[in-house]
Amino acid sequence: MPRIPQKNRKPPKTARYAAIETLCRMERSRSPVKPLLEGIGVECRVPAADRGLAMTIVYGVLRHRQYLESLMDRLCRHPRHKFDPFILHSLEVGLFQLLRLDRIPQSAAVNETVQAVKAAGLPQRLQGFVNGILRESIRQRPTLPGIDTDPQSGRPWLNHPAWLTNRWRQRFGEDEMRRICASNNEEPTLVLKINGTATTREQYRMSLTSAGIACRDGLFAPQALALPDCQGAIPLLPGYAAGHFLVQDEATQLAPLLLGPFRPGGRYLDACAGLGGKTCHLIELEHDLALRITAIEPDPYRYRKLGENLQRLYPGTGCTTRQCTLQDLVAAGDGPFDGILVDAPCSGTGVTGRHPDIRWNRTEADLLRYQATQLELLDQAAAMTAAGGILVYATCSLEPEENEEVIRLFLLRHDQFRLTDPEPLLPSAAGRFIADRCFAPRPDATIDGFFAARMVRR
Ligand SMILES: C[S@@+](CC[C@H](N)C(=O)[O-])C[C@H]1O[C@@H](n2cnc3c(N)ncnc32)[C@H](O)[C@@H]1O
Repeated sequence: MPRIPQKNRKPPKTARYAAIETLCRMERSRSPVKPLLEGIGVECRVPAADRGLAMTIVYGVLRHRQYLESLMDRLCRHPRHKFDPFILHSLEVGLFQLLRLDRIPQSAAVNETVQAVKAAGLPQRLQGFVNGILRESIRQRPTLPGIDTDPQSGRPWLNHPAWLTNRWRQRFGEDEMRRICASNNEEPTLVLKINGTATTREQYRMSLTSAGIACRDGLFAPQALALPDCQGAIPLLPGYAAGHFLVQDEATQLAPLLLGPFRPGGRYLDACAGLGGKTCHLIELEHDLALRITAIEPDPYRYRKLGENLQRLYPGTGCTTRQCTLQDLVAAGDGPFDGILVDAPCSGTGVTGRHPDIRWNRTEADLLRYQATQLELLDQAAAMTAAGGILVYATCSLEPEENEEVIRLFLLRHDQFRLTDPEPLLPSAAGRFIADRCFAPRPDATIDGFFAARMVRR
């Protein structure tokens, strides 16, 4: 619950309050920040423009956390771990604005942050403390370390937890680990998948150009457009309401291709449909091949968003959606399917650039917990795969426990399946991401980290 200090007092409708409260709730619940911020935005009736600023601040803090902590250690006499969480996150929010968001005047950054502390009902002494530290950072700014370099190592800040950087260092080496962290700490490029039933990539590119929005064709996926400078709200892009595009990284756009070659009239299942990114790809094929598509998703929030996306992009489609688990579908006796995509729940360590909350919300112990769920989902999907059918397993993780190891364990207990080379099904530019017959790009400025394996049932 948000802090509501005095009776009948409503929390303020400000971006800073929403940002600080989001960081507090994330720390308590280890939940993704996007729905948390949406919820706080509604609770506190924060205007839409301020929600955008709150998100910029929250993501910025999460991408620069170790740098901001080092500043706190320098500027405060008290140990950081003893701070009230609201004060700790107020300082992160204040310092991030002062040192990174040039468009916000210093006085506004300080005053608005202190106002949020006041509105949270914290005593005047703590309001004065936050005010003092932020003003001190302004005074000391010329001598403070820059945001880009850790003075101890003389290299860029990693801004990732040690358990993650240690395992990446061991697997990929120091330089590659640092490259991944640096890439994750940059603002990611917005990538769209163009809806081929509503427009073409060329037509949509022209609409963007006419609206003065720079874009370039994707490098790997045939329907991808990248908008490198776009920071604005997605619904304000041309053709949003008419369903001309879906936001989707290039790696995820390629995953459904692995279900090919598609059998005309065949039955296909998106077994973990989420918001429907990959279901959309199958629906586009449906127009030519009369596929029969089922998409399932148990989570109520995601299931609602799946429905909204399908309605916006493909109104009147014949796709069957069900709010249920894969286990429910198996128990109901549905199947067999000619192709099943298991885009499994995972740690998400390949997309912690796009979703910086992930790096702080996960622990190493989570990896084996995810592995158990992933194997269980694959076991269920195996039972529903038709003879000669395709089973595609995908995650947005970089960790072998959730990727290669899951495939190895699955194939050990299902000898009727074999792993096949994805290369013939992918555009040639994506061939460089194939290793050991799996599609596994590591994150950089052009693509998110991802893993996909294609198996065929004999
Ligand atoms: C990685 S996300 C899928 C993303 C989605 N394919 C997309 O492109 O937007 C994994 C999804 O699996 C769902 N899930 C979790 N347990 C499940 C189960 N037992 N059966 C089916 N789906 C499940 C989660 O709710 C989550 O939405």
